[in-house]
Amino acid sequence: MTPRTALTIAGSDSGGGAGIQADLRTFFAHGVHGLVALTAVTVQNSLGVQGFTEIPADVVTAQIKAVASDMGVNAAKTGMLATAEIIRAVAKTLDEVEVGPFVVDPVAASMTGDPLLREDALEAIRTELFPRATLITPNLDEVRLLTGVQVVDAASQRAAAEALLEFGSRWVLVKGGHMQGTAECVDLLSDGREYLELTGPRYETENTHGGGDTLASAITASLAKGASVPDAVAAGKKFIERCVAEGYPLGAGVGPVSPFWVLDKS
Ligand SMILES: Nc1ncnc2c1ncn2[C@@H]1O[C@H](COP(=O)(O)OP(=O)(O)OP(=O)(O)O)[C@@H](O)[C@H]1O
Ligand SMILES: Cc1ncc(CO)c(N)n1
Repeated sequence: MTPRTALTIAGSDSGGGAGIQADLRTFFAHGVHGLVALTAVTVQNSLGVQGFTEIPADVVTAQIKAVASDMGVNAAKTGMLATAEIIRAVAKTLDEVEVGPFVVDPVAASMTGDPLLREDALEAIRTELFPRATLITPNLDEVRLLTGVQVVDAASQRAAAEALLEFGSRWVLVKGGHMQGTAECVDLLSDGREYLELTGPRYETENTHGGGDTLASAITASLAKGASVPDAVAAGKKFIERCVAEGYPLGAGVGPVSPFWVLDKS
């Protein structure tokens, strides 16, 4: 039987743990056929991002149109978008093709702090993509860059969600992975009416490379299969928890989270 499809509009990680590689292995783990519009090629390993080259914006557009017109897209997500020009091209293209629920992970930097977005581009994500998004999934650093809100506790996490919803997405997930000194990892999901706290254990591990991408693509895969946003996010949180717990060392720096545990079932 033909599986559901999910499109990732994102960059390549030569180290294989984040970017489109994380998205494709997560889609596979969910039994969803992954489609790709590549935005950039990064030179990257466990120690950081040494550099990147972006794909011309018209080639990004052409990739989206090629798969959407022929294969159909049941849900889509964005990761690294690299430049304001690519962001504007993606926004325009999404007005012309049908991609189903649309998840925007506003990737600004790698976890090692290396930029993955040219300087003027965050503003374009906020104005061009957030109003078109079903769900946005910023981490706490991205929340600060986007809103100025410094999340340190539950009250400021809620204030950040409210500020982010002003930019026009249907739902926001404020991820709490970077919250300091908490025994649990709490992600807050809201559409402005409901505020749902997703709470799980915080694992002691160095190997969290690709965690944000893996969570956003797990959510996108569930949306592609027809789940509601709260159900897709709850399932995504369970999925990423297990992937963080089973993250493995690879290279001298930060190793990747792992979706390989799904193979234990077979
Ligand atoms: N140590 C941990 N233990 C359990 N869950 C975690 C841990 N770190 C992050 N998570 C979870 O992983 C998901 C990604 O969260 P995080 O806030 O780290 O995103 P991110 O910064 O975008 O990820 P990345 O590490 O790829 O930059 C969230 O659901 C978060 O709660
Ligand atoms: C290509 C790429 N996309 C996203 C991230 C963020 O995890 C990364 N490190 N690399």
